[in-house]
Amino acid sequence: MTLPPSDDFGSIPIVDIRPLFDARDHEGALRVAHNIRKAAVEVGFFYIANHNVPADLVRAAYMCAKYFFRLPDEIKNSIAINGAHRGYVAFKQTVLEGARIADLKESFNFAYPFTPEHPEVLAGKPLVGLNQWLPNEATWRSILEDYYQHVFEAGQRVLEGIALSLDLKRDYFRSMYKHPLVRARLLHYPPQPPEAAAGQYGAAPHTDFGCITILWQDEVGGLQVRNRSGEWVPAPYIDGTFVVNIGDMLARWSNDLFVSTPHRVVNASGQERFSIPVFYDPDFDTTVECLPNCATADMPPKYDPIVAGDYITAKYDASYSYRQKKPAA
Ligand SMILES: O=C(O)CCC(=O)C(=O)O
Ligand SMILES: [Fe+2]
Repeated sequence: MTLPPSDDFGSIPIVDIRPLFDARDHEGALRVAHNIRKAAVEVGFFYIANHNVPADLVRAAYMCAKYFFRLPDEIKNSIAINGAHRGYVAFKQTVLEGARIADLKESFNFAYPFTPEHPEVLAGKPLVGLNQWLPNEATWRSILEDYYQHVFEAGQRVLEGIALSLDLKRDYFRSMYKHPLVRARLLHYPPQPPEAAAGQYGAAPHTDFGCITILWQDEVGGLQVRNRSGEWVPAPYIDGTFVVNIGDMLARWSNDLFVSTPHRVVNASGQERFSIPVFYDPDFDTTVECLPNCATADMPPKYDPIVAGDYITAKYDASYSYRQKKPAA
């Protein structure tokens, strides 16, 4: 039997981020930063505990997901995905780059609450626009908006940990999240039928596009993360936590110091599964170029500067049939 290289991972670490919520606990914050750095460099994935998003609110958002996906198709399709990628994406519309078969999932997408008069909206930037909510469902909407706001706050703390882990000022990323491309998604994976074709996934193997992703998942399980030996390591539900992972854009931003690790969802449980990823990306116009302290004499900056919104838009255009001219397979 060959053992994996000793630096390879067999599970996903848990980082208690509570010290990041106490401005006086500088020592604690540095400890968290150290743990985040280790996980971001070696695994690309970590759980966060003590994230300050109330358990009741998480539960309520889960119920909102269940409620929405049980509605008739006609109602879901009445708020079909718009050009700003907000609204309902039906089955068979998500074909991740490199996958042959569409993912077995449907989703509802919402994001930063822009108003029609916001300069970013008036400028017509891609992925920037108005959310679509079900009419006459004010409570459903307000729970999801509240969830978005709380996860946004948790994400700010995680970014503070990442900044400290790179010896940057704690608030280094804050000014880049004024009207951000932070996007939330309710996901519904029906049980994968036993006779499903090889290559049928809930979510085909992929890396996330952006900066970080903050994911809540239900207890059903099915998320798997690929280690460097090519083994699929389970990332099971752990009560009271979110799963955080590094996306392609942060890997690039960090000059590949941090890794964007492939992952997939295989829902072989026989039950339906729900999850809520929040793709935690900065303002459209953020310049993404090698972060301070990420280049060395041996490892000079590898990548040209890019605009965050352009980078993410290009990835979306490649992955969603509704954004392409040709119909989905
Ligand atoms: O549903 C999950 O657990 C993961 C979803 C995911 O990886 C994604 O939407 O990028
Ligand atoms: Fe993902």
